[in-house]
Amino acid sequence: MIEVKGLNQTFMLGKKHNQTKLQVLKDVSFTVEKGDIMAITGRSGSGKSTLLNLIGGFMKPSGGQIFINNQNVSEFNEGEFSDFRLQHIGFIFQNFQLITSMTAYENVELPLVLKGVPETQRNELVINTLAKVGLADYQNHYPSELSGGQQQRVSIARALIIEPPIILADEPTGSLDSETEQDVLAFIQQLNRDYGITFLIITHDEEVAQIGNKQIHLHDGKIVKEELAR
Ligand SMILES: Nc1ncnc2c1ncn2[C@@H]1O[C@H](COP(=O)(O)OP(=O)(O)OP(=O)(O)O)[C@@H](O)[C@H]1O
Repeated sequence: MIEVKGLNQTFMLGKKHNQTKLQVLKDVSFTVEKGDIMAITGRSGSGKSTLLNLIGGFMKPSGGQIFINNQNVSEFNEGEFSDFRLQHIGFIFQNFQLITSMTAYENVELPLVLKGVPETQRNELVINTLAKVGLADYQNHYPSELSGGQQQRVSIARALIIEPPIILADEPTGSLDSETEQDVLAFIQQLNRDYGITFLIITHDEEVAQIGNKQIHLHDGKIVKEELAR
């Protein structure tokens, strides 16, 4: 489902006349099958977010290729990737990235608006998706009126609403207390089981990584360990 082949990422640092090159990913290759939960672990600065940003199409790789559903997405231009994301990829972030001036309902509705789904069809989808994450009674709450765990559920609903085959999650429980973390992890596993959604989860937390059936460990931009965790 996702095939990463010989991925390299280099950043140029400093001013034009005095630039240094920083290689953040070095020949990274791995495969994610449909229905996998893949945990990507590694210390701060090891290249985890860069890898997820490349797979999510937020930047172009310096070298190598990424195939999603047999399409070479590394060749997509920005517009093509935006369309592709709206069909195939949901995102969950550590700090939720909800729009503070929008209610839970409006945040979850947003991907449908971007996709051009008519208003008459949006209402039922939003209500059903909020119910799926256990927030049917919270649709009119603004993010500031919700707990961290509830905000993460809104962001999961926003990811789910397009029914994506893939969800990319960057430290999804990083801002949550341990009890809420367990709830969110159980929910991710449930979504994986019930809907076959493939997850790529970045974490520096070994406990979070344990929900993965696959794990890769990055060190200085290289895969140093690949494991089947269960
Ligand atoms: N746009 C950029 N320009 C220059 N350097 C960058 C850029 N993005 C990331 N880096 C550098 O790449 C390296 C890897 O960063 P990255 O965010 O991928 O690591 P990470 O493993 O996700 O770390 P953390 O766990 O702290 O989020 C770091 O040294 C960082 O400074």
